[in-house]
Order: sequence, then C-alpha cells, then structure tokens
Amino acid sequence: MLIIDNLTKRFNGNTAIDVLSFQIASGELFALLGPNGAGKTTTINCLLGFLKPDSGRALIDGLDVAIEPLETKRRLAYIPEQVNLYGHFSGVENLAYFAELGGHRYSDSELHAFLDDAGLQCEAHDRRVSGYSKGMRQKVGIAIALAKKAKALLLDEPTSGLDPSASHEFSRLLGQLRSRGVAILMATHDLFRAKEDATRVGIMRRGQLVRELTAAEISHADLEKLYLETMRA
Ligand SMILES: Nc1ncnc2c1ncn2[C@@H]1O[C@H](COP(=O)(O)OP(=O)(O)OP(=O)(O)O)[C@@H](O)[C@H]1O
Repeated sequence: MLIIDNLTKRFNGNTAIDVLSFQIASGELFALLGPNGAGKTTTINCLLGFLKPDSGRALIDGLDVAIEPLETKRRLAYIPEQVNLYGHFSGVENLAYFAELGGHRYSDSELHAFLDDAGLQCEAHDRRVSGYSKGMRQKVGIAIALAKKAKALLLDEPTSGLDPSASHEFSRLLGQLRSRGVAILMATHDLFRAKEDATRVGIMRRGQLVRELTAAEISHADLEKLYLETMRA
C-alpha cells in the first residue's frame, strides 16, 4: 500500500505539489498523467525521501517516509527513465549489490532466476551493463524489485524511448509484479500504456489531482479527449 496524504511541496515559494492525496492498494497500478511541470516527479521524489514535503505525509506499507527513511527505501523499488546501474559490473553483479542494500543476500542461481523472471536473456546476465539497451536495464530494475521483495514500485516515464515490443514486454512484467501484490505508481506521458496497464488513472495539473478514473471504464480515445479537455480548462 502506498499513500500520499495531503502532501504539499514548494520550491522558493512556488507550489509544486498542492495538498495532494491518493492511495494505491497492493496489486494496483496507478498511472499519473499530467503536463511537464505538473508535479509527478516531485511526488515520486517525496515517496523516495529525496525531497522533504512542506506538509502532509508519504507512506509506504504503513510507514512514513520522513520518519523511517531507511526502512521505507528497503520496501520500495524505483525505475526512473534511465535506470542507474554500475556500468562496469554485470547484470547479476548489479542485482546482487542492490538486493543486498535492500537486506537480501542470494545465491548465484537465485540471482540468475530473478533475471530470468524479469525476462533478461541468459547471455546478458554476466555481461557488463554498459553495453545494455534501455529495455535491458529496465529488466534489471524489475529483477531488483523482485529480489528486494518490494511492496511498492515507482516508475518515472518508464516507456519513453522503448520500441513497441520492449514497451509491451515491460507492461507484461508490470502485470507480473501486480499479481505478486506490488503497489505500482507510474508517472507517464504515454496515454496508451496508462490505459492498457493501469487499474486507475489520475490526471495532475499544477500540483493537484484534477481527475481520477478507472482505466477499464474509459476508451483510449476518451482518455485522450478527457486529458486534452483537462489541459484546456
Ligand atoms: N529541485 C527543484 N528546484 C526548484 N523547482 C523544482 C525542483 N524540482 C521541481 N521543481 C519545479 O516543480 C514543478 C513540478 O516539477 P516536476 O518535475 O515534479 O514535474 P513533472 O510533472 O514531473 O514534469 P515532467 O513531465 O516534465 O517530468 C515544476 O514547476 C518544476 O520546475
């Protein structure tokens, strides 16, 4: 479970997040849409504990990020637009390192099994990550989420720059994480993936959640129309 509770964040007097509240249950994927500067990344940074909110709370698995920063980080996995891995280490070495930071130590065969589950081709497991594509790096990110047994996953524009098959494969992996009970927050500009992958879709504007809908109840065309109308309002 992931909770944003009346969160407000200002930068030099400018309000980036304005009394924002929403909840994401275990096994749910909430897609957060909104124009550049709407406050999506700032929301994620508050959940990660990278930014301290001016008021309100961010909770992960019932724990307040501001009060228990280390424990909440252990329960979280984060996949930004470019997954940061150590380029001179292999996929399996990166996974071992990040899993251990999350308090989990695995055997070599267990680590390879996580990479297999995340769809990374066998021949790449022991290769240096510096030669990986964006999609391959994301698979290591998914493997880290699996190995950490993360309760919540934060994604910031994960499908930008992925080709259609990599994007489709990525959404299949998100489905797997959902079925394991992970609560997923995905900030995105990709209306198609939001409609396809999310249980709920939120539209943010000027730091506020101005629309919230159930993905299954809206068509692709209507979501786009609603988004554009919300931007014009
Ligand atoms: N570190 C910072 N210092 C000052 N202002 C910031 C900082 N981070 C974000 N902002 C401001 O907060 C507002 C929200 O930015 P944010 O990056 O959260 O938007 P976003 O919805 O993620 O946008 P995008 O779709 O472009 O990624 C913007 O006005 C931005 O300029």
